[in-house]
Amino acid sequence: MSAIHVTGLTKRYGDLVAVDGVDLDVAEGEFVGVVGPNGAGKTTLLEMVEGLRQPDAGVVEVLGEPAWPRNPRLQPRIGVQLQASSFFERLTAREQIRTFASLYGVGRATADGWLERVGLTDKAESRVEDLSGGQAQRLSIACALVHDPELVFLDEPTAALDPQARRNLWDLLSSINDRGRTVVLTTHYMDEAEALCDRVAVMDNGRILRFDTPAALVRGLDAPARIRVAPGVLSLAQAAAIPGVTETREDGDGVVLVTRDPAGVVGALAASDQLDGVAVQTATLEDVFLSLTGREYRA
Ligand SMILES: Nc1ncnc2c1ncn2[C@@H]1O[C@H](COP(=O)(O)OP(=O)(O)OP(=O)(O)O)[C@@H](O)[C@H]1O
Repeated sequence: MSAIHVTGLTKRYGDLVAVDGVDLDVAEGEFVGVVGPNGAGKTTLLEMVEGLRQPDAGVVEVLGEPAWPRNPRLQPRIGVQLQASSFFERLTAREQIRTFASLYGVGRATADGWLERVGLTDKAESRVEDLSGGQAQRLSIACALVHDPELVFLDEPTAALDPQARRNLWDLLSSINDRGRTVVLTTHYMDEAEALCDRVAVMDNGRILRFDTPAALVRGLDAPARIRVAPGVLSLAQAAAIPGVTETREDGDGVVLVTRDPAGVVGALAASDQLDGVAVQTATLEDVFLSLTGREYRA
């Protein structure tokens, strides 16, 4: 069974087609990322899949059930990260998560355990409105996960987190996924999508342009590798003479050799004892994003 099965999903706001005939299948246990520039339609797509927004056309099935009209059988089986503004007001962090837990018949000890897992035990007595942006975000993620849902939706879960908290959340999400839970997230960080996701959907103008593994997306780009050699090791003329090198340039950090045969070029450098400070850079998901959408990622 698919965790998510979407066909022809469409949402219009007046003349604007925010989601434009999207088909999407996510298998149970997959970790899927949705990336795309601001306004691409990611949130609108996710909200329809979550059963929070009515589609204008198309079908959404989640865990084998129709998602719209809002389906109460699905509520306990999915977890949705709410915006921090949707917290119950004036509760402490501990009261907040215990309240969420009780809605699903989950006990206090489990709720408190989730505060610990997102590193908020020392903020348990703080009111939610007194939490920092990153702390509130971690609390909202804990609230989405407290009932151990089969399928979790997270909308830019690491946007306000410092690097350490971001890594911790990556570990947490990976561990949930390792236990068979399906995870779907939107992100503006290509390194995050590359590190976490089995498959990544690149979205723009309401459409999914590509949906594949990060490695396949990068392969599909067919971009040459860039090999950087430390300053003073190699002249531009020597670099250009190496078989397989199609382009050369020099800057303060050395000489860059562009090639579609990185193994051959590195071999040639090794043979002439010029491997000093060599770094091979292949294309990344960032390059895929740029090539597909024509835009650099700006969070
Ligand atoms: N309630 C609404 N009414 C009118 N237009 C809307 C509404 N919600 C979203 N839109 C428009 O639909 C388009 C898609 O918005 P959406 O929030 O889904 O994009 P997104 O990919 O999540 O963007 P971001 O990366 O900025 O979060 C945008 O052009 C947005 O302005």
